[in-house]
Amino acid sequence: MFQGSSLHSRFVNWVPSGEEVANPANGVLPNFLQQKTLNKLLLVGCDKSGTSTIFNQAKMVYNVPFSEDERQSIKLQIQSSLYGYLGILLEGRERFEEEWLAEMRRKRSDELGPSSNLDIIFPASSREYAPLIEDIWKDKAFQATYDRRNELHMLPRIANYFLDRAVEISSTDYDPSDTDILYAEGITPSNGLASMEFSFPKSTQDSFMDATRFQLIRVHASSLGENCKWLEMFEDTDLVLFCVSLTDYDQFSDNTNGVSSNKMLESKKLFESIVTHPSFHQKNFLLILNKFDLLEEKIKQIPLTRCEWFRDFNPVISHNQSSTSSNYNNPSLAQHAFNYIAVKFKKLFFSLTGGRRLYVSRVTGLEPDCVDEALRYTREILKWEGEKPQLTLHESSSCSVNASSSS
Ligand SMILES: Nc1nc2c(ncn2[C@@H]2O[C@H](COP(=O)(O)OP(=O)(O)OP(=O)(O)O)[C@@H](O)[C@H]2O)c(=O)[nH]1
Ligand SMILES: [Mg+2]
Repeated sequence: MFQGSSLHSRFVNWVPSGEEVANPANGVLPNFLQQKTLNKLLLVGCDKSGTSTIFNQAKMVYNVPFSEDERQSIKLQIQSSLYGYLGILLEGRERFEEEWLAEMRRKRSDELGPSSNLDIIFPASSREYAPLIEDIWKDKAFQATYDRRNELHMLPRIANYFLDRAVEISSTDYDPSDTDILYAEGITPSNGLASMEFSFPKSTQDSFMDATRFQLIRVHASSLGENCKWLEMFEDTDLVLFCVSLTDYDQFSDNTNGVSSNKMLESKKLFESIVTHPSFHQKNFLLILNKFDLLEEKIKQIPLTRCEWFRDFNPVISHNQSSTSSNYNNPSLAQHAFNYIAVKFKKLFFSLTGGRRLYVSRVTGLEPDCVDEALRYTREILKWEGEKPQLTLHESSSCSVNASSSS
């Protein structure tokens, strides 16, 4: 497709040759600026990999405002997640203290209905639930459950952040802050597709490429259909940003057949489907290994070898190293794990594509600088790929991991 021909031609005229030298005096743009249209970045990953967080973070970093509709749907999503967390707590309380619920049912039979089923408690997120939630919240037994919430494994980690402000968030006047938006789970319009345009703010080192517009399209893996057949709609993508949550190695999800499978292996499978998809043949990929902050915590508790793909992870860690500090010469366990996972994907990509290079970026989606760096890296990649013949001159980046550096 565009590879080799059209993509190349987009960047090949960086240094104008004689016939295309512009004359700024008569208002004609140099060819290499005129030619440059929109760089299309496709952001995709398995559920909960963080695509939504990265997408929204990018909006904030590049000052792309949220529309009123977006804000409204984010608000409703946050509220319905909150009710979900409360439902888990109510069920937990039921487990912890059977009688409490019976009493609560008697007292509030009209609101609570016959079970703690959420849809019955909170039939629509548009109603004013703050008073009810305040009541639930004040209850001693509920508070006792809340104190034991770490025992409720269904409750996602992020729930605390929202539950602490349950009454405020359930109010109709609630207006989500930027942090709320980043922390929220599952802010996805029903079709799973979101798109934004941005350009990088000018900085002194930046070249002409700054004039370039980028389009970031986030698509949900689930909306790509069986065998990712709808990927062909994104056939004009310039670079695929494939997002993986680094904490998925010990997570399991039930697929459509009710079979439980490791989420890292699910990500690997999706990656393979996209890389080998006929419309994506020859596309460039940037692997975003997200949630590095959480990996740093998790890997101290749960070995990476929990995932069968990572069975041979066996890093040499120096003994006199504190678990928190690390530097370039003395990488932490999490950094070892990141490198190892990056190389696993690089080798996979290499073998699937007949020897092509996978770019990799280490990201914590909650940190604006991280997302900015990853997206600036996409600009570099497009430039290198466009200038392919001279590639080796430019090829260096703190983000990149060499496939030969470890195994
Ligand atoms: N600590 C931490 N949490 C993250 C990071 N990235 C995402 N999250 C959280 O992980 C959860 C899932 O992220 P989402 O962005 O919703 O992931 P997604 O499922 O790919 O996106 P949607 O399905 O569109 O919502 C949210 O609660 C985020 O706040 C990260 O780098 N660090
Ligand atoms: Mg989500």
